[in-house]
Amino acid sequence: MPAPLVIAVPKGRILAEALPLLARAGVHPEAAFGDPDSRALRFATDVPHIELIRVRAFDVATFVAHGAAQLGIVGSDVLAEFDYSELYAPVDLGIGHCRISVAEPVEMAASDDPRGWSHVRVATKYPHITAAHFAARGVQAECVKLNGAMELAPTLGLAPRIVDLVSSGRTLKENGLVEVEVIAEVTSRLIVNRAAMKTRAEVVPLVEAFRRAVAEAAA
Ligand SMILES: Nc1ncnc2c1ncn2[C@@H]1O[C@H](COP(=O)(O)OP(=O)(O)OP(=O)(O)O)[C@@H](O)[C@H]1O
Ligand SMILES: O=P(O)(O)OC[C@H]1O[C@H](OP(=O)(O)OP(=O)(O)O)[C@H](O)[C@@H]1O
Repeated sequence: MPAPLVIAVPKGRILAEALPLLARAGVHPEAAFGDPDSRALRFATDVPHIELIRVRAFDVATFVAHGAAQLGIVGSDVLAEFDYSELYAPVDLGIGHCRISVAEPVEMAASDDPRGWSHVRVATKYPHITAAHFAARGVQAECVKLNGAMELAPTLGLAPRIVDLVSSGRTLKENGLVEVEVIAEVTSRLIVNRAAMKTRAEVVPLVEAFRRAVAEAAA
């Protein structure tokens, strides 16, 4: 019996949008997958050789890059932050739309000119994206790494600016912040372990099934 093909899916907000795409691609997880009381992390599907694992968004890339899972669904923000060479991202799934941006307090923005920055101190979950963005503009960035609630940093004096994901802009607004620069647009991608793509014959048909599912969803 060959080892199952493992697809890593994030347990956060992308999951709700990813499930219909998985279904269109012909993969339906067992009932426990949708049960909030279940503590299981690994789930069978109605396709005999395909299993799903439910992990944190940032860990999807790690599982797939190391070949512990062969495929995964992850935001392009996470891909850009890690830049794993072992990952191939063949399909833009068209879900999880947001952007990664620089934000600062409204009062600060009123008299601030981003073109004049030479050094910035930034609270973020994305230190590599932040450093690369500012380095490309010749600005030195000092990052304070947080795992969430970046919006608290400016008012509490941790860092005057943040780099975080923005969608509706509601989180920034409710915390007295305003977006001053967009670094990149973000969507979720299907990712594949490069070695698995070559050695597991089931991978390419599954990638094609996802490609069709995205086209159908967009039609
Ligand atoms: N407001 C948003 N709108 C749309 N997509 C988002 C938004 N926030 C995050 N995302 C996308 O969803 C992914 C997972 O974000 P989510 O907030 O579910 O994870 P998290 O709670 O930060 O992660 P963790 O599981 O580590 O706590 C992000 O990497 C991004 O691609
Ligand atoms: O512009 P908005 O529509 O308000 O969305 C932006 C918020 O969404 C994400 O957080 P999430 O809700 O996933 O919480 P977390 O980062 O604390 O997990 C992101 O980190 C922002 O805080």
